[in-house]
Amino acid sequence: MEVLSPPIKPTLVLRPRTSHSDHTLLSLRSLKNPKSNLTRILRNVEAKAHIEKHVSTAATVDYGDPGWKESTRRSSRRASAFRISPMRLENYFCYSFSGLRFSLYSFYAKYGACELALLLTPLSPDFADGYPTDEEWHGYINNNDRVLLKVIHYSSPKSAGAQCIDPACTWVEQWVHRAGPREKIYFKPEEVKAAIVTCGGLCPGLNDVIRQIVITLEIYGVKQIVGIPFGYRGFSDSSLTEMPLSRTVVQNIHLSGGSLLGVSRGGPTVTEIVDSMEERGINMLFVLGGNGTHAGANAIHEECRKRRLRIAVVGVPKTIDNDILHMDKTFGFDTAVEEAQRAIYSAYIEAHSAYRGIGIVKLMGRSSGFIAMQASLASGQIDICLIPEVPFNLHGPQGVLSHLKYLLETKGSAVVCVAEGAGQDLLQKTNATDASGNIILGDIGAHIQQETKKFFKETGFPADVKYIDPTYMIRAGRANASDGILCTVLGQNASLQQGYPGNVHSIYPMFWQVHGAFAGYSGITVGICNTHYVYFPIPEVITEPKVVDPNSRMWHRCLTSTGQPDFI
Ligand SMILES: Nc1ncnc2c1ncn2[C@@H]1O[C@H](COP(=O)(O)OP(=O)(O)O)[C@@H](O)[C@H]1O
Ligand SMILES: O=P(O)(O)OC[C@H]1O[C@](O)(COP(=O)(O)O)[C@@H](O)[C@@H]1O
Ligand SMILES: [Mg+2]
Repeated sequence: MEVLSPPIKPTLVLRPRTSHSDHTLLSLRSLKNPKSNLTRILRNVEAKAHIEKHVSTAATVDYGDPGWKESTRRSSRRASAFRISPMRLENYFCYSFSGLRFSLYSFYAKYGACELALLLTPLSPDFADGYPTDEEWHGYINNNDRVLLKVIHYSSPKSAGAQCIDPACTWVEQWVHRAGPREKIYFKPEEVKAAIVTCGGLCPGLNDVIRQIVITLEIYGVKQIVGIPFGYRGFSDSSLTEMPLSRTVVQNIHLSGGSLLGVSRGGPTVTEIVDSMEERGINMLFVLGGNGTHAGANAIHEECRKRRLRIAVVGVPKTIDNDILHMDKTFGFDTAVEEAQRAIYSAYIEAHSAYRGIGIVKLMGRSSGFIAMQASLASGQIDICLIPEVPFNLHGPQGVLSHLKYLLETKGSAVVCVAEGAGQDLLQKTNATDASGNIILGDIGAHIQQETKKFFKETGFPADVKYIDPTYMIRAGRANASDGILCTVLGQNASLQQGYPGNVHSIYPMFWQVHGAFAGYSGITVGICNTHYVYFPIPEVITEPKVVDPNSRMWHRCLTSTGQPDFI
């Protein structure tokens, strides 16, 4: 398989704001003191002063494109100092300034993912004595490593769960960037002020991710790390002060559920948040939250770009509902499924021990029934699983209640698992929303309980109905081992460095690499895709909630396990 094939659907591929090892656009050969000169260049570039446009070679080029090389060579006396980016460049400008030559390019601007970037990487021949390549260590991710987004080639649209773009189910390769440590870093760690914020509802594992981000940042050498209290609200509420974070502070926080920093819904506008970040001097923001939080994170990233701020905004998807697109799962989901087993088991014991007992368990899942489906499958004790994606009737010959009667007659007891977002069409609409604008759902579990009691009373067929709502108990717990690992890896990848701490330290003081990982990316989020860790551009994962496909094998497996009919 061709690993580096260009994506057919380019919007699905992350574009770094700057690039690193393969982009060499400045010869530092003539610099006596590269560090101070670089600082000066940066300052001047930012001020846009004295920049004389020297060459403008507009071309869309690929690595090794001879045309690009040729035009660059013609226009630059020091063309040999340049290597060509393997990425497509939208525009290429070469400037001369104060006798030094450096380059600016704006690429992928049309996708909104990048901005003008100053790329300064010493060429290896110039640093033959100490170029930071550790031949013995192959722990860096090559910037062009990709992971396949979809791995099944469906041969017919009728295959279970098929997602085809045309009747022939043409194979479309879609690639996403592999997450992990890059050889060169973008920020000088001592100039970083990193902030972490947790938004939305609670989710097992939040503390694990906070902890790992802090630890990884410290490994980089970052000294200023703060937590923003109570979600985005912490940026605007003057009574809330930021919390200094260090390894000592976070060492054991993963042993508790919840969030060390607190969470909230609603809060300030994006403008207010970015104003506050500027005031506080934050140049790296780690945002832990679900689809709403990520919409906010992307808006913050866009606002930073608009203001030309060198601020990296990196998301870590948090939702026990597991409703974020393209990811195998989000952290907290496994724990939720596992914790749900206890509630289902209790419901089963209650129902099974009662004369004509019915146990009803409500689980979380605003728009997606993943927790209910997986928990039902895992338990093997569920007779009826109801999810938002599959409509059902309660009443009538095909309805849930008739099936419950049948189950009591044949088995003597029954257990129902219902996702909170299921059957909302059966409830009275209020149009009420929470502070974030999410619709407040009716309690479908309580509704089914009442209707079941009424139904059996009216039919003169007594039934003992017990309703269990463990939702907040599940959400407030600490992460299980599997989620603990996921959180740790996501936290490391969000910080864009992992493993091998000595390496960063050995690179940084000697070479002060300015770009690359360590927030060369912004407006991204990290996730697990086909068992590999990857970076996604935020907009790609929040266009809609991920939902259970009623044609998928997993839902069919669930139906096989419960033995339930259609309720329509
Ligand atoms: N479209 C949006 N743009 C900007 N901020 C948003 C948007 N949607 C939600 N937010 C903010 O994100 C935070 C969390 O959103 P919420 O929907 O409550 O949780 P979650 O991120 O878990 O979905 C809230 O502070 C909310 O104000
Ligand atoms: O009571 P709250 O805080 O509004 O939380 C309820 C919601 O939290 C969730 O568990 C997760 O939602 P978020 O991902 O938006 O935080 C939903 O399933 C549920 O509807
Ligand atoms: Mg949400």
